[in-house]
Amino acid sequence: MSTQTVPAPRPAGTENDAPLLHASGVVMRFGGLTAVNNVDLTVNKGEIVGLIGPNGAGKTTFFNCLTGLYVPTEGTVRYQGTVLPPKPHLVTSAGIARTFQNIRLFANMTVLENVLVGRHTRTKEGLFSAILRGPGYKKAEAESRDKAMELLEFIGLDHKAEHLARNLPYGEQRKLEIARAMASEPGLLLLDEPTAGMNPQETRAAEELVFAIRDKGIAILVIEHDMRFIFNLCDRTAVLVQGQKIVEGDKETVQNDERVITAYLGAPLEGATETAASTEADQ
Ligand SMILES: Nc1ncnc2c1ncn2[C@@H]1O[C@H](COP(=O)(O)OP(=O)(O)OP(=O)(O)O)[C@@H](O)[C@H]1O
Repeated sequence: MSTQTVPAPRPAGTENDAPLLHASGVVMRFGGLTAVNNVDLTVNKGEIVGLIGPNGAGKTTFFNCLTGLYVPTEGTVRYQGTVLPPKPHLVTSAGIARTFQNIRLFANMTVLENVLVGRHTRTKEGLFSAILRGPGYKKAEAESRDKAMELLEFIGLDHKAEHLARNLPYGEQRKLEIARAMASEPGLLLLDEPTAGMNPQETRAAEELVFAIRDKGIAILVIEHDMRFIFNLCDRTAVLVQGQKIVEGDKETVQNDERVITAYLGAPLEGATETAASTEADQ
């Protein structure tokens, strides 16, 4: 992986002290089900923030609200102080990129082509120019290829640039998804279970990759079930349970919070603790 330092990708608004991401009062209802219930969350420049919670807690739904896939029933999402329109391509242009829980690569395209697809929000050449393949288009295309190759080098896949995405091992497909998201030059990257299905070695490598991305000036919001990954990486972690944020803080705050322990272990039945204690005393 290249350790070269690249300036933060989105200098616009750097004088602004507003958080990079500021979600406030986000509610998402599906009929009678409130999947996300009045959630506030901020991510500041340079931060890695974790979002955890049991299955069905609303984590992916919240990501979908942040990235314009869903229009929240209530609430606002601001990026660098500006309210984001709930349209995925506009959110990407504004500076937020994401990966998905289930890999969404173009299986029959090459590794390089997959990254090039991710650059489309950053290329200015229009359809007319593309059809004519004029000098402007050729220059933009060459620049895009160079940037895409830099990204592949960064994630360690440059030697496989011409391989078909579907032929990559699983862990490398996940890395390629991250490279494709980074191709849009985001200021904030949202990762939805980046280590799902990875072996422990791949998971540790993914941790290094996330730190390296942060060191490039990209803030990260990550959903994960692997607690070791979360607590190794995150400056702050928010916990969602049944759509509500119940706790947010550093590793110790989250790990020691009774509500988090209960949410993960399951609430004891009423009187169960007492019964267990008296059973032990009886023995
Ligand atoms: N499009 C939808 N229509 C109806 N209900 C939905 C929709 N998307 C999600 N839900 C429901 O919203 C709730 C939250 O789901 P979500 O996938 O956001 O949880 P999650 O925390 O990401 O879970 P997991 O960790 O298992 O991925 C669930 O009850 C789910 O069934």
